[in-house]
Amino acid sequence: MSENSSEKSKEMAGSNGTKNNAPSSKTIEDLLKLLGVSETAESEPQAKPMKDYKFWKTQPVPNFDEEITEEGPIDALKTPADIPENPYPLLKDFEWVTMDLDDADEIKDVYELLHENYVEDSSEIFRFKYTKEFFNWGLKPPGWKKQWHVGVRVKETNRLVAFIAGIPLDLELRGKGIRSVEINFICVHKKLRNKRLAPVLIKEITRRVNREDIWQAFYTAGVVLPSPVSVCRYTHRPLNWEKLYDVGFSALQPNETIESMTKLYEVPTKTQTPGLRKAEFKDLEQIYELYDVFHNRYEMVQRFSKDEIAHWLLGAVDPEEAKKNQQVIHTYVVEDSTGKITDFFSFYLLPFSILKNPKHESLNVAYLFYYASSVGVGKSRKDKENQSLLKERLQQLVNDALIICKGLDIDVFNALTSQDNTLFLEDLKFGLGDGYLNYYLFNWRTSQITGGINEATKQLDPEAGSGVGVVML
Ligand SMILES: CCCCCCCCCCCCCC(=O)SCCNC(=O)CCNC(=O)[C@H](O)C(C)(C)COP(=O)(O)OP(=O)(O)OC[C@H]1O[C@@H](n2cnc3c(N)ncnc32)[C@H](O)[C@@H]1OP(=O)(O)O
Repeated sequence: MSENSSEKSKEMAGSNGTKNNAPSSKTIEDLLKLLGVSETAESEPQAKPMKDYKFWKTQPVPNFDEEITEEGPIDALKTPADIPENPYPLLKDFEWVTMDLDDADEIKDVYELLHENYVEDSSEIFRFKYTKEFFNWGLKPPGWKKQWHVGVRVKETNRLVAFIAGIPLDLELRGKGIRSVEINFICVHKKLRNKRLAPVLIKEITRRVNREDIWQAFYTAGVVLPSPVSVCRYTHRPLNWEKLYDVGFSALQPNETIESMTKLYEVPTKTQTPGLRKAEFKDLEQIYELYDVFHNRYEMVQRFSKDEIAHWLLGAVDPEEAKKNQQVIHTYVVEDSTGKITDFFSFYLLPFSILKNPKHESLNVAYLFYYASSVGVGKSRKDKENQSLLKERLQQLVNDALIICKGLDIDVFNALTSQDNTLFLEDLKFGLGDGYLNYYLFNWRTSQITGGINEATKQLDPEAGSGVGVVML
């Protein structure tokens, strides 16, 4: 992976920042750190002065140094009638299109654009390997709107050269519900970069969302924009260390061998939590309730309807369709002897294509998604006694997730420092990656939310934990 994946907008699988051939500057930095002589914290993408954000300084987002005295919208109140009916003008060779993700050819166009042009490491070796099922799941949740899947095509050739997507989101911020959209997958073809097309895409999707009487949005990015409401860090748990080494994702330190590293990351073959099994539709009601009460512990959460829980955790509202999407989203529940669901966890799979490697064509990657445990219900993150019980429980559950993933031939399991993840990351041998994820709100002012890392050192901060309960793809 790249030496410094913080240059990318969103980290793919992240990396420990080192290659497996000659020692890179990062390896040397790691060594210095091991020797305790490095004075620098991990590099984090830096902000520009506000005046240099030519586009963002015109948008309803807070300044970096703004003192937040009152939470709420930034823009003056408007109604859909105030918003233009027609799309923003584009250069004459291009046209706006609404992508029809029910149409296999259109999904293929989005797939190809993102595969060739979405987040990529600087060595151009890894690419996200999207599938029809991934888009079905990630871009068509209940209430999805076709007009929020926005494309730009070249008029003459019909080639898709840019894309941005919005999906509905009921955000809750410190107990206050905010009807929003989640914006993701902005992508401009490599040949059209730095031509200010991204701001036009953002303005067009804003227009389309505003026409539906929605005025707030939630989004994440690796780049620093005005102004993050929280910052989390990526972490990685190798499951197939040798393969990660072969493809240049992990490096071998001088005192290690392939055997010692493989052994270090070994996991048991059988899950260890009694009553653990794959989630089924009959569990829907209980998962829905458990999710809802557990998530009261975070400052920023996504509130789900029952259909949304079915979609996001079981794969789809319709059980037949869900079966197909269950290649992507995997959810497990713990059922006690009385039939009560006491816990659940989920992860989704998004593999990479590996280019230019004689041994491997793809890397199988899992991402931790939502979880909940009755251990943390009705308790605050400040309750130390309960946190230590939750720590024990989550360690066991996520360890089982690792075991299941190993059985699914997953090579690396990724998690952010959001949710209560700082309670188990270190003990379960997740390594800190070199990528950060910034969380943003559009047209909403609010004070900062902890992201599970110490602001100065960027190391895990289990004491403060994270108030971010939302997980984005
Ligand atoms: C109420 C409803 C509201 C809905 C909208 C809510 C807001 C949603 C916001 C979108 C959330 C998306 C969440 C995700 O999907 S994050 C994933 C981002 N995608 C990728 O990394 C894919 C690979 N990269 C690309 O395709 C391009 O580099 C992109 C498209 C990212 C920029 O294209 P390009 O490189 O050709 O640049 P430009 O000349 O056109 O434009 C330059 C301007 O764009 C600002 N920029 C750069 N990167 C991002 C970024 N990731 N979010 C927001 N703004 C970004 C940049 O600061 C500059 O503005 P300013 O510095 O002058 O001010």
